[in-house]
Amino acid sequence: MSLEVRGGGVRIGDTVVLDGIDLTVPAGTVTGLLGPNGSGKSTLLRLVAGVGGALPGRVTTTGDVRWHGADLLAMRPRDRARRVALVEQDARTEVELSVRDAVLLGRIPHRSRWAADSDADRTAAQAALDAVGLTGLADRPLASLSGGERQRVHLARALAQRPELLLLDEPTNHLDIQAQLAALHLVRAATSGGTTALVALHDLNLAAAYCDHAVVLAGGAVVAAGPVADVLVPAVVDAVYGVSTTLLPQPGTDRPVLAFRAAAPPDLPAVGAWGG
Ligand SMILES: Nc1ncnc2c1ncn2[C@@H]1O[C@H](COP(=O)(O)OP(=O)(O)OP(=O)(O)O)[C@@H](O)[C@H]1O
Repeated sequence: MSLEVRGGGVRIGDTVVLDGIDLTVPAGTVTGLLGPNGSGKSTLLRLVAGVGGALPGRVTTTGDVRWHGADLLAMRPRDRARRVALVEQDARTEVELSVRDAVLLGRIPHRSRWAADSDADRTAAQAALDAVGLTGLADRPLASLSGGERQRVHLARALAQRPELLLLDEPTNHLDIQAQLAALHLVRAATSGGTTALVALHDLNLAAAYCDHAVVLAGGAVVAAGPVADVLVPAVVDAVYGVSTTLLPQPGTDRPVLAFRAAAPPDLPAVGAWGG
């Protein structure tokens, strides 16, 4: 029981963005999707969500994406949306919506066509608004929210969808530190309720603190995968990010903190070269 990607590939025009992606995300885990800028994290999330072909440009996708053995990419979009929620980086909507209506959008896959919101939909939306701490802003226009507040709305919409598989692209973007921890705590809580989460993250310390497993991409390929304690080690992090990493113990938890230094600091300019 898991998400399985076999031979996943995306080519945009002449550029190979993802190639030969094989990965397994065990059911009920929070799995971090890590890797430097441009390594293919967002593209992989879109491929898994079945919207890989909707990128701008001439896109070719290949590979097999299975959720509990069922072919996700062959599913009708509505059936897929009952199982899978994707929150993209800096997700925007052009439509004038209140915060509550934006969260209620997450219920659409569960409703019969043209049906109005049910009590169950409104209850799920309210629970999601409460969970992300946005109840006080429920009637505000979405467009009037700050970046961090909007980010919480998108997370609430995905939670209201009650997906089996939650795909999040940088869900802590724009969030202050307390809100970052709260957002990942919510993702963990969702997995306790049976959801599986694949979460693209730049902050390796958040990954170390909240993920069970990690998959590391570099140059559009998987370069490491497994339990987070095996993946977030200096040998892997240093090679992938070109830094020098030290693992430090953190009181009260068996999860370490990662400290980074530039691997090769640039030479200081010669005396006098600063114009003195
Ligand atoms: N429409 C496109 N046309 C051409 N190249 C693209 C297109 N979309 C993405 N790419 C390229 O694909 C590569 C992977 O992009 P992607 O957004 O998946 O990376 P990422 O790991 O999510 O990056 P970041 O951490 O910076 O968000 C990048 O080099 C990007 O420039």
